[in-house]
Amino acid sequence: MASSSSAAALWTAAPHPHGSCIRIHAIFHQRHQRRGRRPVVVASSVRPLQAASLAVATAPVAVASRRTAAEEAVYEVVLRQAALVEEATHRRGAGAPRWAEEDAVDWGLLLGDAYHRCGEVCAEYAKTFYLGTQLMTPERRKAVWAIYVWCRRTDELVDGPNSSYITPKALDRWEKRLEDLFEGRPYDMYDAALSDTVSKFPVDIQPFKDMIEGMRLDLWKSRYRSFDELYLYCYYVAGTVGLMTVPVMGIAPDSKASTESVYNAALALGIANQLTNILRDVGEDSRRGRIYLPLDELAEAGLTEEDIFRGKVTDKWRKFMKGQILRARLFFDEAEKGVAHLDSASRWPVLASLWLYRQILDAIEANDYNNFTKRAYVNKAKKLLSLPVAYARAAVAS
Ligand SMILES: CC(C)=CCC/C(C)=C/CC/C(C)=C/CC/C(C)=C/[C@@H]1[C@@H](COP(=O)(O)OP(=O)(O)O)[C@]1(C)CC/C=C(\C)CC/C=C(\C)CCC=C(C)C
Ligand SMILES: [Mn+2]
Repeated sequence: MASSSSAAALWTAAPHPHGSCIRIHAIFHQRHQRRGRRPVVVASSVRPLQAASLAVATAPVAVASRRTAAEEAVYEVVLRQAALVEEATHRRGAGAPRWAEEDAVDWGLLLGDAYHRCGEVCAEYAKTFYLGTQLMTPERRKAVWAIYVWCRRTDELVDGPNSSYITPKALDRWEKRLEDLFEGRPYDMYDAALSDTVSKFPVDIQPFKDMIEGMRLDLWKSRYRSFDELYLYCYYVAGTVGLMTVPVMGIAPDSKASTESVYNAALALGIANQLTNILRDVGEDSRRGRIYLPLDELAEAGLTEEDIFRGKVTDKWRKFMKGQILRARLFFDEAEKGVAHLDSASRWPVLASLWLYRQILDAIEANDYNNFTKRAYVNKAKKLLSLPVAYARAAVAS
């Protein structure tokens, strides 16, 4: 949502080599209310609770039913990515190139520069992610940087300095470029790095296409009628990141968890992060005419769009926010269970980023739910403390 002034650099600094990114649904399971029932099983057939606010406000809701259309659509992608990873692991080896060596472009030294620049961009825009990649193997680290840069550039299309010029056609062109790079025909050096990454790791193109789809939504959609609609949006712009990065970060060889369950946890982390982003930015978004909150849940809480634009913290608002925060925390909890199944070097950065983001929810509470005019943030001391604590926890999990 926010844009960055140095973003233009992502578009201009790159020399052109040719000369010129279920249902976890967290099973959104009211475990605090359904004591004595089976623990959460990721990807079961139980329907996620679409309105966690209900969990706060009302009696237990029976949630066992079929997946919604949004959940089905997302679940398909999870299954597809999990299958790709399993196939790569069992048949070809996770490090084998996707297409025949002779078809691949020989980027030679350029590729080294391309990855290096991706690292610089990641370091500049996302210091914590960057720091987190330092323990990974060089191959994995470079690959996460390349994915990061592609995601950042995609977001900058609709949120950056040139966003007013972005049309659905421009996003179609960006998607064509994505297809090209997946087929070994990168357009610029950042694309070349990602092209190399997807040739080495079993990364499916669908989450990348879906992130572009999320950006398409941002071009015309500024209201979400239900959590189901919002869930799909969060999957598009953030859940996808989990599906893109786990094939690179790797699942622990001794993990007994199913590939699919680890992917569901990764998806949960993206959703949790985006729900947190949304709750933090309610005021900022409303000033841009946007409301990324489920309108039906707002109405159930006795709140209207006008209440959001007015931006007054009332008891109704506090109650509504408590429900939204609870839901985001459930997604974080779901994600946290998956961390232990990642390759050991990847656990620390993921846990650290999870804790840092989750603390934003604590900050919203500390601000007495005033997310209209106060920006919730995690102070530097807390940030710094999270890193060694996450490191110690991740080490214990190995
Ligand atoms: C098993 C398990 C738990 C695995 C973990 C899997 C994993 C690493 C998941 C990553 C989840 C994650 C970091 C999601 C990103 C969510 C996010 C911040 C999305 C942002 C979307 C739109 O935001 P908006 O415009 O509303 O807000 P801004 O004001 O613009 O911030 C994004 C901006 C989309 C673009 C996403 C990125 C640029 C971040 C991509 C990050 C990576 C590829 C690095 C992940 C690596 C590590 C080490 C955690
Ligand atoms: Mn953005």
